Formats: sequence, C-alpha cells, structure tokens
Amino acid sequence: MAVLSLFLAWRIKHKNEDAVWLWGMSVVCEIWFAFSWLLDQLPKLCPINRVTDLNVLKDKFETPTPNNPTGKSDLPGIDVYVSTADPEKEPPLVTANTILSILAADYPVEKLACYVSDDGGALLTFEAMAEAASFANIWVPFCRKHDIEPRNPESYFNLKRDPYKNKVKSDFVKDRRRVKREYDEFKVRINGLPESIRRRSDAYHAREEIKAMKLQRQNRDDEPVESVKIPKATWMADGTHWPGTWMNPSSEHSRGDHAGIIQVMLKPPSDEPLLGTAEDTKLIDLTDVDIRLPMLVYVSREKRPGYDHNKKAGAMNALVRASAIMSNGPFILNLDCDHYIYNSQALREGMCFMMDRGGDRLCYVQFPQRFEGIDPSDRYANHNTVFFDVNMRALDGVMGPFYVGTGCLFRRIALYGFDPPRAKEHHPGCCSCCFGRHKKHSSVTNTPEENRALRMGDSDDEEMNLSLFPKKFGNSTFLVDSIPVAEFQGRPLADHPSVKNGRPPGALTIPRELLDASTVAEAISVISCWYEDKTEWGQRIGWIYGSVTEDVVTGYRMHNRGWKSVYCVTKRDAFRGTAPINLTDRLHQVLRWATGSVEIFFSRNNALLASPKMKLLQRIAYLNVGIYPFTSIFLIVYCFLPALSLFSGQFIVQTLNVTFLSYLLTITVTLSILALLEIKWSGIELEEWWRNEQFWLIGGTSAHLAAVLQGLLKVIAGIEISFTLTSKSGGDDVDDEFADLYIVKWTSLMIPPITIMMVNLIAIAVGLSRTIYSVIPQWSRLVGGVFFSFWVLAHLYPFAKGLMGRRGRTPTIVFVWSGLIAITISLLWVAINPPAGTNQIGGSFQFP
Ligand SMILES: O=c1ccn([C@@H]2O[C@H](COP(=O)(O)OP(=O)(O)O[C@H]3O[C@H](CO)[C@@H](O)[C@H](O)[C@H]3O)[C@@H](O)[C@H]2O)c(=O)[nH]1
Ligand SMILES: [Mn+2]
Repeated sequence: MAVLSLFLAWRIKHKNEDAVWLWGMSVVCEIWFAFSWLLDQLPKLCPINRVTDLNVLKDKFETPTPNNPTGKSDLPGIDVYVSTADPEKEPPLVTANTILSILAADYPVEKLACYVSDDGGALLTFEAMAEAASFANIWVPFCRKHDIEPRNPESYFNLKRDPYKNKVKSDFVKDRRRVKREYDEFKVRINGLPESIRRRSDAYHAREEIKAMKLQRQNRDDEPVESVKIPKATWMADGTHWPGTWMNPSSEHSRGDHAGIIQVMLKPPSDEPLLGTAEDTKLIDLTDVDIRLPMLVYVSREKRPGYDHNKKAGAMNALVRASAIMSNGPFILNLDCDHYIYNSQALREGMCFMMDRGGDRLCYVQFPQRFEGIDPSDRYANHNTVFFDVNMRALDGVMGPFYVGTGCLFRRIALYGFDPPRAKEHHPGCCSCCFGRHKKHSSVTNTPEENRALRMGDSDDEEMNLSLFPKKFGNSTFLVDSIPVAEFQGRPLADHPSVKNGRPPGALTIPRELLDASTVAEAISVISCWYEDKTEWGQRIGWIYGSVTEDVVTGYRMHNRGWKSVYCVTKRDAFRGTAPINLTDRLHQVLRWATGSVEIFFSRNNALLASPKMKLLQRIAYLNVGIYPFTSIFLIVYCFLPALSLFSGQFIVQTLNVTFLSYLLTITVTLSILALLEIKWSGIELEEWWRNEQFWLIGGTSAHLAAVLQGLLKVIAGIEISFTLTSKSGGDDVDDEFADLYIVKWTSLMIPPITIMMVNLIAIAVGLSRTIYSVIPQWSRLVGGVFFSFWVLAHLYPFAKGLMGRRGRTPTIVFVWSGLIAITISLLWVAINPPAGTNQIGGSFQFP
C-alpha cells in the first residue's frame, strides 16, 4: 500500500509533457486499479481456518441418555430445496441424481425433507422425479448397507477407482451388480420419458378429437362435419390433463404460464426405524437396514402472465412458504439442480456450526462450490479457486462468506428477516478480527437454556408484533402459525402460541396424518402468484428480489442485520456441481453475475448504505462485489495503451528513469510475494492463480463491460434483465467428455477482446517495422510498448484458443469484424499521427 501510494504520487507529479493524453489516461486507470486492488485486499486481513468434529455432534445429539435411552437422534430438521427451471438445459437425469443423493444423505430420515422446485412446470421433470422416488427404494438402502460414497448413482457408477476397495460385506459384489442393472434401466426410462409423454399425449389427443367429432355428429345429424379443434395438451399416464406446461417451458406451445402444482412423492416416514428383510426387494437382502425414505415433494409455483416471477428468488420463496406448512424444518439447505451431495456427512458438518456455542447467531453455513467435468487445464477458470479458497475463506474471519446460491445451509428464522439473538449486546463498529487466532475449533457445547423472544425490524426497539405478521408474511394462517416467535438454537420453543391451536409449530417431523389434503391445499395456496402481493416477501423476507444475483443480496441483507455466516470447507467435498466449459456459455454466466452486481450497486443494497451492524471490512467486501464490473472501463483503456504507445512512439512516462523502474520493480515483487502467500495459505496451485488472472482480464474486457451497459440501461430506461440459464451437460458422452470446450458460438461479447488482440498485434508489427526501417534504430524505445503488449496478449491467450475451436474453425465473421475494426483504428492513427513524424524522434523515450 505504501509503495503504491508513493508511486501514484510520483506519477501524478511527473507529467509526460510529450504525451499528456497518454499520461492522463494511464494515471486515471492506475488510480482506479489501486482502489479496486485495495477493495479486494482489505477483506483478507483476518483470515481464519475452521475444523469440525462430527464425533462431538454425535455425542451430544445421538448418544443414549437417561432421558433418551435409545439414543434416538435429537438433531433438528432440515428442508432441502432443489431448483430446476428447464428440462432442456437442465436434464432431468441430472436433477434426479441430485435428488437421489439427498434422499440417501446420512441424516436422520424423519428430520429430512426434500423439495424440488420446477419453475418450468414440466411434466417431464415431474415424471422424472416420480421415477427417482421409486428408484430410491433400492438405491437408498443400498447406500446405507454398504456405506456408498458418493450417493449420486451416476457419479458412483462412473468412478474410476476400484469399487471393491474397503468393502467388507460379502454380498457387496452381487448387490452392486444388481443395483447397477436397476440403475441402467432407470436411466433408460428417464431418457425415454420425452418420447413416451409425446406419444401418450398424441394418442390421447387423437382420442379426444374423435370423441368430440362423434359428439358433434350426433348433435347435428344433417349438417356436414367440420374439423374439430382441441388445443393440444400434455397428458399424464393416468389419462388426466397435466396442469403444467406443454412438454417444456421454452417450447412454442407455452409461455411458461401454468397452475400451481404440489405433489407429495414420498410421504413423511415413520418416526421409528423400519428394518428391512431379505424379501423386501427381490434384488438385495436388506435385513437390518433401515429402509425408510425422507419426504419428497414436487412443487411448481403458479405462473401467470402479468406477474413478475422474480426468477430463482421467487421460486425459493414459494418453497419457503410451502415447506413451512408441510414440514417446517428449522434449517434449510439450498442446492441447484446440478449440485449433488458428494459427502453424505455434509449436513452434519453444517450442523456442527449451527449447534455450536454461539451458533445461534449464524444465519447460514456456506460450503465452497466444487465442480466436475471441467477440462483438465481449466481454461476459463471454472473452478474459481481463487474466489472460493482465498476470498471466501478470508472473509470467514470478518462476518462470514457471501451466500453464493448453492450449497448453503440456512437458519429459517434468519430468512424470515428476524434479527440475530442478543443483537443489542453486540458492539458494532469494533472489528473483532484478530491475527493470533488461527484455528477455531468447532465443538458442540451446551449453552444455558434461555427463552428468547425473536426480534424483527429496522428500529432497535421494535419488538415482535404478532398482529403485523399477516401483513408481512401474507394471509395464510397456517404459515403465520408455523413461524416461531421464540426459539432455542434454531428450534421453536414448545410454548409457541399456536401449539394451543393444535398444530405443533416447527415440528421437527410432521406426523403422517397431518400431511392430509387440506395441508397440501393450503401449501398450494401459498405458491399462487398473487400470494406475495402487498407482503414483504422478496423485500425483507426470504430471498431478496431485484438482482439476477439474488444470492449475494440475500446474504447481504442478513449480514446487514448483524447475523454472521460461516464457511465450511470439508476434507471431502460436501457438494459437487457442473459449470459451463464453453467459452460463450462461460462469458454469459460471468455476464449475469456482473449484471447482478451492477443491479446491486444501483439499488438500496449498495454496501455504501449498509447499516452500522455491518463491519467495515465486510462492507468493503460487499462494496467490491458491487463495483468490480466498473473496472472493465479502465481495463479496456489500459489494454489499448501499449498499442497506442507503439503507434505513437510515446510512453506513459516521459523517460524510463530509475525511479519509475524501481517503483515498477518493487510493486511487481511485492505483488508476487503476496500472490505466493495466498497460494501457500490457501493450497491452490500457481496455475490456478494464473488462470484466474487471465480470466479476470478476459471477463473484464468483455462481459463486465456489457454488464455495466446493461445495468445502466436498467437504471435509465427500466429495461429488465433476464436470467439466462447455464446448460448442464448430461455427462453421458463418455468418448468426448470435453466436446463443449471446442464449440465456437458467436457472441458480441467477444468483440472487445478480439479488438484488443488485433490492435496490439498490429501495433507490435508497426512498432517493429518502424524501428527496423528507421535510420537510427532505437530499440530501447520499442521495448516498453512491446513488453506490455505481450503482457496483454498473454492474458488473452485462453480466449484466443477458445476462438480457434478444435480444428481452428472460427466463424469468418469474427475475423472480418475484428479485422475491419483493427484496420480502421490503425488507419485513423496513422492519419492523425504519421509514424515517420520527426517531432517524436528525440530523446523523449530513452533509457537514461
Ligand atoms: O427463473 C429461474 C431461473 C433459475 N432457476 C434456478 O437457479 C439455479 C441457478 O441457475 P444456473 O443457470 O445454474 O446459474 P449459475 O450461474 O450456474 O448459478 C450461480 O449463480 C446464480 C445467480 O446468478 C445462483 O442463483 C446460483 O445458485 C449459483 O449457483 C438453477 O438451479 C435454476 O434451475 C430457477 O429456479 N428459476
Ligand atoms: Mn449452475
């Protein structure tokens, strides 16, 4: 920081009189870079590491005591939410596998409930989920019997390592073979679903048409028969109409509007273990294996024209309400449809923090996102390790990591907009980060039982006011009654007023008889599209609306109330998902994230407006999230500078003197040391770090600029921003796993980086030829420009590779456009500033 400020001061004082424009542009950019570097560095000042101890959790909650002689688990309930939106981009097989990994998770079955949100309302997804529910009957007990990992069948059966290692049970070989065969059949059924739904629907449709025609003939015997038009529909196997969309939401037959649908696919299990027998399935012997399955519910919220559905945030809020009525787990795990549970103990790991001493002040436990199916060289920095293993982990030492949309375990009352307990006792302002405390052991400890009223609202004195609940949460009394008004360690206390009404609030398990038709009907009413009208859903309650990165805002709101979050890095990855490895898809993903950031920047959720409960460093971290896309403007200018300097024969400084060079050297050396430190601390590799640098420039010059423009359009012209889903590959093609990497799809996002590359290449050529053909070649003048040009090009190398495709098949349009632009710029330059101009050949750019 010291060297940087001295350097900037020197730069400002020492104008390049020969090229003031070049000097001015570069100094402005450098000041911005220094500022954005600070925003990125400061939140890393108090890094910590955390470790969990699952045995302590077991000791405390699952060991027999005099009060609990059987040692029946006393862990709190968890509702798991899985979001999917389009069966074409998100293959139902992928979602089905995720569901199976959740149903098989190592957590007390009666405490676990799984909700699938299908924003497409597609029959295809619905039937795939039903198939998964049925396959779970063999898959889940098999996993329990043989301790299978991971519990996602597709990944498990594709494991490269020896499946028989460490397996002791004698019938493992036989069981595995049988389950594998079942899984293959399951896959065939899932993959055959689109065809069978189409055929079935066509058949029903034809039948209906004939019926209608007959009817018409009977009624009007003498009139000629006209053809009967019946709107096409999707038919379910039992011969009833599917109330959702036709085949899939993006098809021409539907605009995605549909009724609200809830289907309980697996009923809540019995409270006591249900041990299997040898005959339970004719396939494998399940003697002494618990064969119960967690509850599974399919939910598709209602969609109607004229309503803003608020993308994923809207879908999640519908689930929050429906699940409050159906199982009301005090904790909520959120997963994208492609993120499955890779470590069956993951839920317990998260619970370690939630149930720890002081854990009641945690709003969520975020797990790092880990990815599969990425090309070995990770060309576009998809693993994002610098973010997940440096920034997020470091932030854990302040108020906690951001919420990143998936792999996050929430406390339900934090989502409801309540304040953390003991909010008043906490002293804001003081940053309690400390440098000595490097290891925090998380063990589960007793806290004195206390009975706390929960607080809500911006003013500190606003006590809980029950009469305001319907206004905030909407009109469902079921829902309002399910809200705990007092809690202990995330669990509602038994003295909740609604107990008197006969419904156990926040019941850890719902008794079977409670999940009756009226409960489901109530749950359907809270997923209707008008339910949120004039309530605080999306404003202060639940997932927050108004940004395509709903995740960041939602977490921000909680930190803003004084909640803390925790980052849970497990030895064995907790969850794993997929990421787009195609350049275009990746750029669009980065574009969405950056646009979301710009939306946040121009909203009331800008970190500059944060509450005093937000710690300074945390605020800086959030400010950084909102501001980073704007760096693109300066980055693009800076990438053209070396070229401009080559064309003009000028440089950003008047002379390459000792002071300038030693500043440059010191800054480079300190930055390298810093990078080394981060690499050492986080355990990432140098290559990953370098990929991150490269993609920072690629994204910075393309997607981030577009995001700034889009964001400005939204602010100025009110143009809404859509959510472009990233396609998830089915992972089915074994021969060419990374085919996606080589597909070249044109997008206008590519124009700026291509232009930068071309201009820099031409500039090197121009500079080189001018030096060669000049009377007295001044090689030293060339060096600076060429060096920095190469530096820019080195960063853009993965991008260039991406344009080449596999066999160098790049759309000609790419070359035509970029060639044209590059030539125009060069010509323009030559016209303004002829290269042979004598006025510049002086000592202006020489080594001293
Ligand atoms: O209208 C919508 C749009 C999206 N989704 C779901 O949102 C998830 C994320 O979409 P994806 O295209 O996979 O986005 P990614 O860029 O991979 O996701 C990251 O970034 C998003 C914010 O931009 C977060 O919502 C995600 O959780 C986070 O993983 C998927 O499960 C979708 O099914 C919906 O349910 N409804
Ligand atoms: Mn995703």
